[in-house]
Amino acid sequence: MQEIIDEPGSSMEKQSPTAILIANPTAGSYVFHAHQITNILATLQKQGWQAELKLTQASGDARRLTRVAVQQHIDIVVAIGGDGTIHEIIQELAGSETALGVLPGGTVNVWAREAGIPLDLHGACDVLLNGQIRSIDLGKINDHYFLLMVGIGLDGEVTQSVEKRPVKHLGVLGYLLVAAWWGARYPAFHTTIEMGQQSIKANALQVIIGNTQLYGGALKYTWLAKCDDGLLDVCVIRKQSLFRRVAVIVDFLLRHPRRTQWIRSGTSDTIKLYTNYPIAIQIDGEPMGHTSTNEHPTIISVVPRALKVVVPTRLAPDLFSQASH
Ligand SMILES: Nc1ncnc2c1ncn2[C@@H]1O[C@H](COP(=O)(O)OP(=O)(O)OP(=O)(O)O)[C@@H](O)[C@H]1O
Repeated sequence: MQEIIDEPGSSMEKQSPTAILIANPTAGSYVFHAHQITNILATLQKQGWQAELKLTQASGDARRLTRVAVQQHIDIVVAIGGDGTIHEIIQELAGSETALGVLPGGTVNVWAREAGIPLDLHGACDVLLNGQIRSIDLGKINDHYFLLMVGIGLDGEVTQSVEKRPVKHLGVLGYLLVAAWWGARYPAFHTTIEMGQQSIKANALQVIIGNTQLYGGALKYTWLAKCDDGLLDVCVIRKQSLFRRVAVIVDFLLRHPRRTQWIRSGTSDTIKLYTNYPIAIQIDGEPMGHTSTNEHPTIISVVPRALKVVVPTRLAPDLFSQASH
């Protein structure tokens, strides 16, 4: 990496960063890229990086490897995989000085798309070498950090259903099939959401709490979210008839101005969400249990500037509140 820039106005040079590349060989597009990864490792080493490659053998390995990397004060952990692999890694990077780099090897690669990291590995490698380091916020729910978003309701149910079924092996198609099945029959749930002074009461199909904007690679429910503003953006999709559920998706896919009619929204650094019975949750696309019930809210909060990330020098427009250098 030629230049590492953190807070606006401060910069430092590091000629030979230490790095661990953690590859998830089961992630969506890994098999198509496997042959390039040794070349990329060699490129990084030629540029002075003290880098080594580790392959995960099971879910949870990426997190364990990252924990060790943080203890060893490694400069950068590079995730070679998708958002699930990144999700494991950020659990240990949160609050540390070790930065997250990404070589996209997942199915959808939401963070890479959002941050403007090229999906081709050589382009992504160029970002590692010539990019910048920024501090961004993380969200937190219970003891789990999230980089992208938390979904409560319909998508939580979809994620949890896919996890238990063979359709998981169909990748995006599997998700779409299960989403269509649940989308046609998911009942609304009553929720009260407290966000500082503001409160929303709604019969909701879905609540999305976003640290970032992009959802599933195509939609933007939290299209005003900034990843470094110390706030989370809330989008509540209100109960709709079957016909209107389709209209909601179409309006969000087209990013049509009328999409605001289907939702209630707000922003806050801490969100208290009340439901009468347990509602399924997904976090960065991974299943994560259910909401608390009755008087006990599920609390979702922001942890400002908790994660260092390697991103292109030309920052993704709209995602950062602080201007590019
Ligand atoms: N060696 C492994 N064997 C089985 N599962 C693994 C292994 N390494 C990581 N995992 C798990 O694989 C899951 C999917 O990984 P990941 O999200 O990176 O790929 P993806 O689903 O193809 O990509 P995306 O989320 O971008 O669509 C994650 O939950 C991760 O914990």
